[in-house]
Amino acid sequence: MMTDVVESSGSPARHDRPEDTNPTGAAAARTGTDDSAAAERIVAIRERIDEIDRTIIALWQERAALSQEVGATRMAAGGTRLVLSREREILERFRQALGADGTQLALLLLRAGRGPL
Ligand SMILES: O=C(O)C(=O)C[C@]1(C(=O)O)C=C[C@@H](O)C=C1
Repeated sequence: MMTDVVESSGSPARHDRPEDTNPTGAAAARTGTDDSAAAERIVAIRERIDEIDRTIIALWQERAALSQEVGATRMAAGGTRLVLSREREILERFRQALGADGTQLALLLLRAGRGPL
């Protein structure tokens, strides 16, 4: 029988799983499965994911600080707050590498450095 489950994204998804085989143990609470081999692998992968997330956060903060320094340096020298040609170059780099999500990511990166438009 089909059962509704709410996945971690918060969106409901449907799975062909009888209610009495839903994972319910302690491992399942942490990893989403009662299968110990799968749970062990998931925990190991999550360690690397957490490491990557910490690196992304540190790089995000470093980039924002550098971007603010560029803006302050330019404005102190009588220049403009923004350089739109440079922003277009960055948006294109991210779009080429990551597609539409890359464009969104680049917009957030640029906003973090120079503030909202
Ligand atoms: O490269 C610059 O000139 C910057 O000011 C940095 C930066 C960026 O965050 O990459 C920020 C604002 C500019 O409009 C363009 C790029």
